[in-house]
Amino acid sequence: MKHEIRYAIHPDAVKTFQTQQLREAFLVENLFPENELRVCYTHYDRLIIGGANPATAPIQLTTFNALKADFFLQRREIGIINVGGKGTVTVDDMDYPLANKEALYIGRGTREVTFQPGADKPLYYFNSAPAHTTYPRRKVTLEEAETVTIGGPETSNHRTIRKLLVNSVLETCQLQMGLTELKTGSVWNTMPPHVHDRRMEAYFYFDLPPNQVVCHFMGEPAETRHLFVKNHQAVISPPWSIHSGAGTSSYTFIWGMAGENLDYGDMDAVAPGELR
Ligand SMILES: O=C(O)C(=O)C[C@H](O)C(=O)CO
Ligand SMILES: [Zn+2]
Repeated sequence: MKHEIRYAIHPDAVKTFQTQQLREAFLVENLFPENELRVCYTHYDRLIIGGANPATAPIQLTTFNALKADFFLQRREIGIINVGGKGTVTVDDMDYPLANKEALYIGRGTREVTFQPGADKPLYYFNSAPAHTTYPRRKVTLEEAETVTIGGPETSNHRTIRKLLVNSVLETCQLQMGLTELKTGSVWNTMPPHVHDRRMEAYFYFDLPPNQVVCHFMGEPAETRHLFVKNHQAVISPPWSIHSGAGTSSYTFIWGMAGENLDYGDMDAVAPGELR
């Protein structure tokens, strides 16, 4: 397994960043090398962003030195979403089949988690956050998600938000995860944008055709920056930052949050005219 650490950065420092510094601080690449666990440990609410691509052999969710834990989930919860073909995650000898875009929540204290390979080439994306207690493990399908469709074709932001691991669906300590699908012809996610100083967020872009990109906007609303993001890359969004994107095609992305509360709707909206 390979892990990297990303430290939290003050918004004033980000104002001085050049492109490469911005990418090194906030863009997460190479989440799916074959047969290897990849983990990015952020100091924003200590959210972990990770990926597993068990192309030919199972991959175990192993602990790493920075956690100083006997096993990965000793003090953590995790949400896993399959962004590839049909797969299976084995948890303490129980198999959980996961189809594309299905999610699995696993609570604190679970010792063994294994990402299984499959003929349909599953790809497992995950977020993990520190947890104060153990909530029951649960698989969540797209039908079980809380689903809303917002925006419209006239503003190029018509999209369906599927809230998979949120507290209207199941109990979690601080993790919230879901995915948002852009309707054909719409390119803007999270526009109008928002901030939520109580929680950080991570966006993971997928179903983006080869050679297409999403321009992800970040920064304080009056001091924005952008990152060009490819398929299967993630962006760390600090609590003070907007997180919004416009694609050169339609795409899907997973959002995951951790922080002060579990109130998905308490974001502070920013009108497009306030952005700079
Ligand atoms: O398209 C959107 O709007 C989103 O998906 C918003 C995210 O869910 C989010 O930022 C939640 O805070
Ligand atoms: Zn948000």
